[in-house]
Amino acid sequence: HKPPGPRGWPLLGNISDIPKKSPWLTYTEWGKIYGDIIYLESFGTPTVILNNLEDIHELLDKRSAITASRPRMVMASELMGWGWDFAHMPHDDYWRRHRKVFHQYFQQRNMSNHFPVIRKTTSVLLNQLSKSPDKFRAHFRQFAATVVLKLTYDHEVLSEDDYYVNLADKALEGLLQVVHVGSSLVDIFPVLKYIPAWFPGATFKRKAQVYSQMTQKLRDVPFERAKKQIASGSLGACFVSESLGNGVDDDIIGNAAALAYLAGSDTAGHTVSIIAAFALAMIHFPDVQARARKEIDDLTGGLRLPDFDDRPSLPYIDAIIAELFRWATPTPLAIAHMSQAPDVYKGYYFPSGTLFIPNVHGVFHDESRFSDPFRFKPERFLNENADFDPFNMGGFGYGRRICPGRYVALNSSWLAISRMLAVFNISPAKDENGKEKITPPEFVSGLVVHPAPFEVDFVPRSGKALELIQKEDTVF
Ligand code: HEM
Repeated sequence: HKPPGPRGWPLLGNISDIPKKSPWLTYTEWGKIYGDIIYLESFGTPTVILNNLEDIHELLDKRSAITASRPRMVMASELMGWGWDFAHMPHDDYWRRHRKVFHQYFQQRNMSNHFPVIRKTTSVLLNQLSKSPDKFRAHFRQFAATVVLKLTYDHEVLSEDDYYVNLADKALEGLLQVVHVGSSLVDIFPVLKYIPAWFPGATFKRKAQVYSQMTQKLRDVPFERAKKQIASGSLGACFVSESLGNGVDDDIIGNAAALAYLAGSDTAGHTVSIIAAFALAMIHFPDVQARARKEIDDLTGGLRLPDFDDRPSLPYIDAIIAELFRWATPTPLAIAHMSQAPDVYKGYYFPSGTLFIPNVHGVFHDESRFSDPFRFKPERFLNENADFDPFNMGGFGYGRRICPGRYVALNSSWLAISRMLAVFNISPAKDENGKEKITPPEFVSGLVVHPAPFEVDFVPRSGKALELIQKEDTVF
């Protein structure tokens, strides 16, 4: 039989019960009524919300061989040109070939090769923050974009107004409108995709045509340019140059590169969200900031910047990063998984094609696991036995689909965060009367959850700090 859940409507199922805004909060509330495993139906698709970590581990990690697929998205993948995006491909051999070539370059074992890019990009970030702290969010965006674009295509983002960065944001604008499965009629009735664009009422097709040109450009322009640069001998070491010519189809390399590119963008990328949440946490929890800075100063004497080798000596910084993922989860529902075979679990029957939605936000705010869950408390990750590692709990998703960009994300966030702490006092911005401008932390959701707009000031801590900001690496 099916798990319990809210009663739905014929055909529509429960689609009208699912709020567009912060649905994870509703899922947590439903958990109190229906239990940890909740059944819904959206347009005939059996959908299961998982509120409990043990069930998520069992179904999405241990049984990943049958739960690692994705739902068909007619509007996005088939009409708007996102078919190359392997994050949304079904679990099959074509997806596997993308994932393999991506993983080879971005895996943990290769990270030290990528450190110079992360160091140089962090150096640019510190400089920009010292000059125009009010534009911190733009600087964070440039930071995240540069790390991935440099690693992927050897493309350096020189200003906020970068062609590649803008292109990604424009193409994603379209995706944002259709990302909720079922927000387009054609996802419910796939045959509608064969309606010609001129047909009355077929505005979705005209919209799709406009956006699909952008989506295709996003996929092709940087890749074709990198290939030309290889031919002229001017492309430095990067994912594209290292992956081409090793027997993998060019197309697959181009697709995988474009997905890395997307992951570095503001709209679809999570790194910006984590670093922005860091700045937000620092102004709201000054004790945490002081403790973190002391840990760094005790190690460096304030005479140098922390570096990757220092990481094992700075456990509190790692605890801050873990707490950021928990407190400000950029992906509160990860990405939904779909099953490819029928299964039985705890007496429930899940037909093939069941959509599984893990409530990561719910798990991270479960009071029985995390005391005072809405408070930012990195200490919770220092006590052995106390809590779990958020990265094993779903901060980066599950099973065969777990985020293959997580090492880049974690290492780049780590360096940026520890170096910002080393050289800046991070404080609330002040108004003209010197009064602090500070509002309660708030988050907004799009493709990714971000902190809502807020203001913050970055002030170099000392003359020595300013020297460190100015002197660091200037070349990649
Ligand atoms: C804070 C940063 C990041 C977070 C929180 C994050 C989170 C996630 C999550 C939750 C998923 C879905 C996993 C699942 O389906 O169970 C995912 C997939 C993915 N991520 Fe990330 N990610 C981050 C950064 C990055 C970066 C920097 C890259 C690229 C360099 C990247 C590349 C990917 C790719 C390619 C997939 C699709 C994997 C697949 O479907 O096989 N991510 N990420």
